[in-house]
Amino acid sequence: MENHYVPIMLNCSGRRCIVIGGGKVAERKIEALAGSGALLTIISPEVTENLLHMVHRGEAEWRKKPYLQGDLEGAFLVYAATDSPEVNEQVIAEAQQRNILVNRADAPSTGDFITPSSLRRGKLTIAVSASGASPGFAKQVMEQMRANYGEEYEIYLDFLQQFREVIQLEVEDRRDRKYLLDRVLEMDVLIQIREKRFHSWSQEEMVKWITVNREG
Ligand SMILES: C[C@@]1(CC(=O)O)C2=NC(=C\c3[nH]c(c(CCC(=O)O)c3CC(=O)O)Cc3[nH]c(c(CC(=O)O)c3CCC(=O)O)/C=C3\N/C(=C\2)[C@@H](CCC(=O)O)[C@]3(C)CC(=O)O)/[C@H]1CCC(=O)O
Ligand SMILES: NC(=O)c1ccc[n+]([C@@H]2O[C@H](COP(=O)([O-])OP(=O)(O)OC[C@H]3O[C@@H](n4cnc5c(N)ncnc54)[C@H](O)[C@@H]3O)[C@@H](O)[C@H]2O)c1
Repeated sequence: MENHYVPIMLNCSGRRCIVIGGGKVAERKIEALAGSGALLTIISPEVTENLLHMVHRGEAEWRKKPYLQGDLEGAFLVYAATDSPEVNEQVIAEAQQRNILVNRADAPSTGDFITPSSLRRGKLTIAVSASGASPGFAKQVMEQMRANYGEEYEIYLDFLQQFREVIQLEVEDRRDRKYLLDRVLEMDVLIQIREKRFHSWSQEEMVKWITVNREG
């Protein structure tokens, strides 16, 4: 059987992520990192207009120069996204020598990871990968996700998180906890949010709900 890629969710907060290249592909990689708390560096003689806006807003640092060996020092994650296979090859070699995880845009299987299509709704992240077989198809699947998972999920996930925290605080027994958490997922909160009749719950309301549903 062919080896498969392993999905993980990376904590990039406070970690240096470097993108080599400043074209359309580099822009997609940077956009996926934006908002993660990563310290972003772009190394490229030129960047797209959107990347330039991000640099002006202070969201990324731009080193206006071609890649040179040594540029990856201190990086947590690296993307080789230039239009030069030779340069991308050098980036891969330095990253591997330094044990830094690296993505290669033009010859993906020689890198350590590939980038899935992704969608965020607050704390909900949906990522779709076709293992490089067809990036266009991954994007197509994501369009279906986009249509099915609207903005309401941001509020919903916040509600679920708050409720779960209260249950963890109030309920000792693991089986009781699991029972209550399953009941929370059966509530019609999503519908209420969609119909704009959802009101956020206070801790007292949640504790009261726990008491009632525990007995039932
Ligand atoms: C998901 C997405 C995220 C992102 O880019 O960050 C992404 N590609 C997207 C779009 C897209 N890319 C390409 C087309 C044109 C149609 C086509 O060629 O199919 C379209 C469609 C379009 O633009 O509409 C061309 C292309 N892509 C790769 C190669 C090189 C090769 O295959 O060897 C070539 C040929 C270059 C050439 O012609 O030389 C390689 C990769 N592209 C990946 C990711 C990784 C695997 C994803 C997975 O399956 O998990 C992987 C393996 C490596 C990586 O980049 O990490 C993003 C959608 C974002 C969204 O959802 O909107
Ligand atoms: N992974 C994907 O989704 C995907 C999609 C399309 C293309 N590709 C591949 O990715 C490559 C890049 O695509 P693109 O559309 O962003 O190209 P592009 O031409 O828009 O951008 C290339 C960028 O690389 C920079 N660059 C060139 N030499 C450099 C150097 N020595 N050091 C640092 N930066 C340098 C350029 O300034 C430019 O910003 C393509 O050649 C193609 O092989 C990958």
